[in-house]
Amino acid sequence: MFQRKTLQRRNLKGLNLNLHADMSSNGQLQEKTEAHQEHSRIEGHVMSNINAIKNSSNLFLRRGLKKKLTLNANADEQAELKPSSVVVQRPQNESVLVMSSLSQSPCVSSSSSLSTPCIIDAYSNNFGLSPSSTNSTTSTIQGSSNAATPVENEHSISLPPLEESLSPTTADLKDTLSGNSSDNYIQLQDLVQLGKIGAGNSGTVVKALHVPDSKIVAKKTIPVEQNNSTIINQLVRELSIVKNVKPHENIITFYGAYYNQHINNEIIILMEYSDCGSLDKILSVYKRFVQRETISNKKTWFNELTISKIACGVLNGLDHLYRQYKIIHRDIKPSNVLINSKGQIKLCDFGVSKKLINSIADTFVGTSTYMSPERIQGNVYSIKGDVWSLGLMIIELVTGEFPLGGHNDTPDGILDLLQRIVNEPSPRLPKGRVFSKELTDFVNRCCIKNERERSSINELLHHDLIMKYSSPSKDEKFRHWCKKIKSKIKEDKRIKREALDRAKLETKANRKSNDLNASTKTS
Ligand SMILES: Nc1ncnc2c1ncn2[C@@H]1O[C@H](COP(=O)(O)OP(=O)(O)OP(=O)(O)O)[C@@H](O)[C@H]1O
Repeated sequence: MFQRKTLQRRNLKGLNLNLHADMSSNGQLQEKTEAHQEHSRIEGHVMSNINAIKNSSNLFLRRGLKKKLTLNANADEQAELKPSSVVVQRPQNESVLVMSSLSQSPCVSSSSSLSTPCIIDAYSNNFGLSPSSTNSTTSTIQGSSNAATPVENEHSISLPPLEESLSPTTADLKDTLSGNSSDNYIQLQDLVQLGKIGAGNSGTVVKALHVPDSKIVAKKTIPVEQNNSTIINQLVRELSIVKNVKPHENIITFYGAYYNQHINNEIIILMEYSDCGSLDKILSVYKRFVQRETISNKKTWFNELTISKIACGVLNGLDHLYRQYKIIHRDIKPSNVLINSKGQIKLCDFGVSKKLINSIADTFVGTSTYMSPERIQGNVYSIKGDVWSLGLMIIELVTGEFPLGGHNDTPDGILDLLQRIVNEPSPRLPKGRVFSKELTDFVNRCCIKNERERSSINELLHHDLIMKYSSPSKDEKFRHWCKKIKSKIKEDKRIKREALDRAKLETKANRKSNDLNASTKTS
């Protein structure tokens, strides 16, 4: 029996959401949304079910937010959700082909030609997702346990024609998803895992050595539900687009994707390794140094030159993806921007639907909140949504706090957060600290709520903030910064390891003295 509690949130202009919280007998809080969106542009469009809000909201693990929110997406509820429970409108983007996540979706791509420009629709709705797939996975993350052992007997997945459905039994046919050229082709059995890099909502990333050419690669493992051919099929389709993205200075190079249902039931994606890691990682290392009081919190690592270079790299990467492949990233955030010690900024995690990943990872706490107001409202979204996210990311880097939830002002759940993005004034750099007029103006132009007034990628690439630091000597300075960051990351690792060793020794010593006391007492 469920005990139902209806939470009326603030009446959200443009969102108008009612939250129902179901309290199961075992105490687990499940929140079910019935959302009604009234917006002039989407009026009359009945597009989605409960998963749409889940996916459109891009709900991710965000460590700071404590409340575990599990949207209830079981079969009964799916049946119960009527078209009037509309949340998000699929954008009608006439000039681009939308690569839908599901074959039943209204926006299925009609062509399998990989040269056809297509948008990988990271937020397509969830029509057709079977209840089992939406409920899939209690996301046990696998992949890093076999450190230092080569992975054996895994096969690449075959890429089916788009019209054809890929059943898991045919999924382990030999390969076409293997990178851009034959030199990129990496056999999994030639990899030796070196250690875990990080874990996200969808899976785990480890560092691995490709023995034949001594190359370090990043290996991402995404567990998938057994026999879920829909999900696997879709991932294959999306990865087939990603694999065609040619190497670019600001894009992480894709080396291949693999799947073997008989062994681990996981999809493995191999990509270029970035030795300074992602911006969120660098920010956490910085915060740890501040905590240890070895550096002052008044002196951010992300100075104006660094921000200019990061912004320039992100904008160039976005521009390339869109111009060449009509891919909109849709998930610009610190963990998807990587840096290497050569001073290169690289975008990762584009092209595979977050919707799909969320359906795999099913539970989430907190939110990814870099989503633009027009996306939340279900309006037509464009590449300018990524510009908004870039603005938020810059504020977070220079202040160390997420702009819509830091400073002890954590949103009261996802809906509160969404309404803040839609209804509250645009995020700004905080007053009371001195930021240059170029940086301030750049952020302000990214964070304009009306998408039409927001600056375009091209305008921002010519902004004073970018031009100010575009000389070769500034590039050199940035390379120097990256090298310094790399050494700081190493130092942080060493400090953490030493602290761990000390703690282990202390525990051992305590145990010994306890044993000694016990034996003295008994004797
Ligand atoms: N190619 C790479 N080189 C170096 N580090 C990487 C690479 N790819 C990912 N990482 C690191 O691994 C971490 C986990 O990445 P992953 O893509 O699984 O999740 P995420 O981006 O943090 O979160 P989410 O799954 O919610 O998008 C990242 O935060 C990043 O620090």
